Amino acid sequence: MATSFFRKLAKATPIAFNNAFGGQPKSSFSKFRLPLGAIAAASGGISYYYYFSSPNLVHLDQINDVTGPKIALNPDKWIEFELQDTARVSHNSRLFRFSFDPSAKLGLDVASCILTRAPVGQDAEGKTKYVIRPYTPISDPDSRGYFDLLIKVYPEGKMSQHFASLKPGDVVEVKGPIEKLRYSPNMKKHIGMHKKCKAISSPETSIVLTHASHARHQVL
Ligand SMILES: Cc1cc2nc3c(=O)[nH]c(=O)nc-3n(C[C@H](O)[C@H](O)[C@H](O)COP(=O)(O)OP(=O)(O)OC[C@H]3O[C@@H](n4cnc5c(N)ncnc54)[C@H](O)[C@@H]3O)c2cc1C
Repeated sequence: MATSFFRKLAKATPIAFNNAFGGQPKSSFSKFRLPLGAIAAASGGISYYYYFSSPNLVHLDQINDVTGPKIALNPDKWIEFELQDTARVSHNSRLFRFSFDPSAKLGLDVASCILTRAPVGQDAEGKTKYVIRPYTPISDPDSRGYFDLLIKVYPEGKMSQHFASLKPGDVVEVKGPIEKLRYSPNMKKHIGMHKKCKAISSPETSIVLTHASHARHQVL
C-alpha cells in the first residue's frame, strides 16, 4: 500500500524528509515529510543541465561489464519496468515506484537520468509513435529491485498524463542511464545548484551546476 511505500521510501532514501510547504501533513502519505521543491529542483536541475548542456552525452555502455550486482538498465535498449505502487504527494505531483529483479541495482549514479517512452498512436506508415521524456529517479542508487520517480503531472502533459493513468502492474519502457559526470564522494569541496548565474565559487574547489541556459558558466 501507499503508506508502506512511503515507509520503504523513507528508509531507502538518504534524504531528510521535511514538508517543503511548511504546513502540517494533511494525509497519512505526508507523515514522512518530503522536501519536494528541493528534490525536484535538485534532481531536475542537475539532470536538466547534464541532459542538455553537452553535445557529447556519455552513455555508460560499459556499465554492464563491471562485476558486482546485476544492473537493470541498459543504455542501448528500451526495457519494460513494472509499476509497483503510486502515491499522491501534492495536488499535481505523484510518486511512482517501479520494480525489477530484486537482486539487481538500477545502474544509475548521482547526476544521471533515465529516458522513458510511451506509445502515442501511429504514424502514416503504421509505425508506433512515442513520446519520450527524461526523469531523474529519487531513490537511493544502491536500492535493489526498485526505483522511484517523483513526477509533476501537467494538465496537458503528454508523458506525465500517461504516468498519471498508470495502474500497478502496468509497464513503462525505460532506457539509460544518461550520465555526464561520474560523481564520487568528496571529489569537490562544494556543490552549488542554482537556476540563475550568480556567485560562482572558486574553480579549484567547486562544482557549480547551472540551468541549461547558463551552462556556459559551469565550473568544474
Ligand atoms: C534531465 C531531465 C530530468 C527530468 N526529471 C524530472 C523528474 O524527475 N520529475 C519531473 O516531474 N520532471 C522531470 N523532468 C521534466 C520531464 O522530462 C518532462 O518535461 C515533464 O514531465 C513534462 O512532460 P510532459 O510530456 O508531461 O508534458 P509536455 O507535453 O511536454 O508539456 C509540458 C507542459 O507544457 C505545456 N505545453 C506543451 N506544449 C505547449 C505549447 N506548445 N505551448 C504552451 N504550453 C505547452 C503542457 O500543457 C504542459 O503543461 C526532467 C527533465 C529533464 C530534462
